[in-house]
Amino acid sequence: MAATSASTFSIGSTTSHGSKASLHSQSKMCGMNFSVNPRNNIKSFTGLKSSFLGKESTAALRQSFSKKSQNYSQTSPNVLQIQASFKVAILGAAGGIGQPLALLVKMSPLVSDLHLYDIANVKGVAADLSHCNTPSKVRDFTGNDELANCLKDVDVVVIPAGVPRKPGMTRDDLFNINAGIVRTLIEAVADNCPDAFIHIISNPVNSTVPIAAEVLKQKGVYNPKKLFGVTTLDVVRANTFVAQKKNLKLIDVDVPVVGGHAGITILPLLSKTKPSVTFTEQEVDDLTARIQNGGTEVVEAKAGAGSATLSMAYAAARFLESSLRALDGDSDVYECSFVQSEVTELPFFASRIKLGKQGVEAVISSDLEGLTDYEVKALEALKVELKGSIEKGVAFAQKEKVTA
Ligand SMILES: NC(=O)C1=CN([C@@H]2O[C@H](COP(=O)(O)OP(=O)(O)OC[C@H]3O[C@@H](n4cnc5c(N)ncnc54)[C@H](O)[C@@H]3O)[C@@H](O)[C@H]2O)C=CC1
Ligand SMILES: O=C([O-])CC(=O)C(=O)O
Repeated sequence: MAATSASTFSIGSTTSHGSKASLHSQSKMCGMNFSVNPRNNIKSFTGLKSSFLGKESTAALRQSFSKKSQNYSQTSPNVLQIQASFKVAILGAAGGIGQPLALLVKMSPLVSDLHLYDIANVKGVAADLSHCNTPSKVRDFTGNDELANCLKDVDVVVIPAGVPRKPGMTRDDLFNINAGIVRTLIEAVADNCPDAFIHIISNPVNSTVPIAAEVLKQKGVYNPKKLFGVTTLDVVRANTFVAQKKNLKLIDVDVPVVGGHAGITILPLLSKTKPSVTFTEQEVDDLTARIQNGGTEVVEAKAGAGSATLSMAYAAARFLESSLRALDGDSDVYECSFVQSEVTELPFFASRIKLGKQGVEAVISSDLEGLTDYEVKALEALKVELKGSIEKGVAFAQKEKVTA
């Protein structure tokens, strides 16, 4: 069975892990660790593994890592060398997520051009970032007049534009502001790079993704295989919290998270955790609640200064890297994402997907088979809320149609 990737971030880290198809190992350069995929020699900046294979493969990986790492050092002593030439645009790049995300993308050897767009303050971010001696070219674009240029020929557009929550708010409370922002940005995407992968981070994801789909349909360029709601942070949190609770090695843990990206619509399938672990009823309750409330935990800790930015940038970088690897021809890339789907009766649903050059290659429905009674009940309950959020997004986009 396919598995969602687990991931380690490689700056300052000495760990490495991987799968048969995507063995990653790390190589030290410029004081930072980058990963090398021995199969096709792609160096990965998050040390991503694309499927879980357990201890033996980890051991095999470590062996291959030291060899590859030496080889790599001999050929490339000090500089990160470009491995692919993808163009990436970040819309909302001067924000709390946008800035650290831009830094992580600047470190990717898969990216040749990094376009940073925002309504303000992006010039300085780009100037700052452009001094990093990694190969990608950074350009800044400010305001609507420069949006079309920002998007021309881009392969992946990542959208963290919009307002974040403050304590006491739900993600849906952001709808009134963020719905319009996403609609405007997607119109520009439709006009300028309709073939790009689109990664939507702006909340409420359960509604902004359906809005984006409607706008793309109105523009006549909707490709459901290339529109993604980014739910990677839910998987990142689930992996972290489960590893802590069960005292497992973090890099080995992989928990699929399905449904949507708000409150009870976030459903970690703990029974599908790899490696196989048993949980008491209390542990299932506690872990599910913590994963569902991970965003709120950060919003409250930040006490009015915003929501998750650093962990979100990490998660978005992981999802971006997976997309770029898929675009580059890696045939073993799996992530959870909120996409158009037929795994339930709802038109959109987050679940594990297989990524390929054309976007979603398969939606993995088997994760929803053989669920525990707890998961079945939670799944039925979440569908009601998720349906309402999807319909709200569709209604918004249909009320004020955009012109093709
Ligand atoms: N999908 C997920 O898992 C997560 C989603 N989020 C969401 O991401 C969004 C951004 O969060 P932060 O970066 O913390 O907010 P922020 O306020 O720090 O940054 C948002 C940026 O968007 C820009 N912006 C606003 N309107 C724009 C427009 N029309 N075009 C381009 N840029 C525009 C702002 O100027 C600002 O730089 C929020 O909606 C938040 O709820 C946050 C964390 C996790
Ligand atoms: O909680 C929020 O508002 C931001 C978010 O989506 C998350 O951290 O998962």
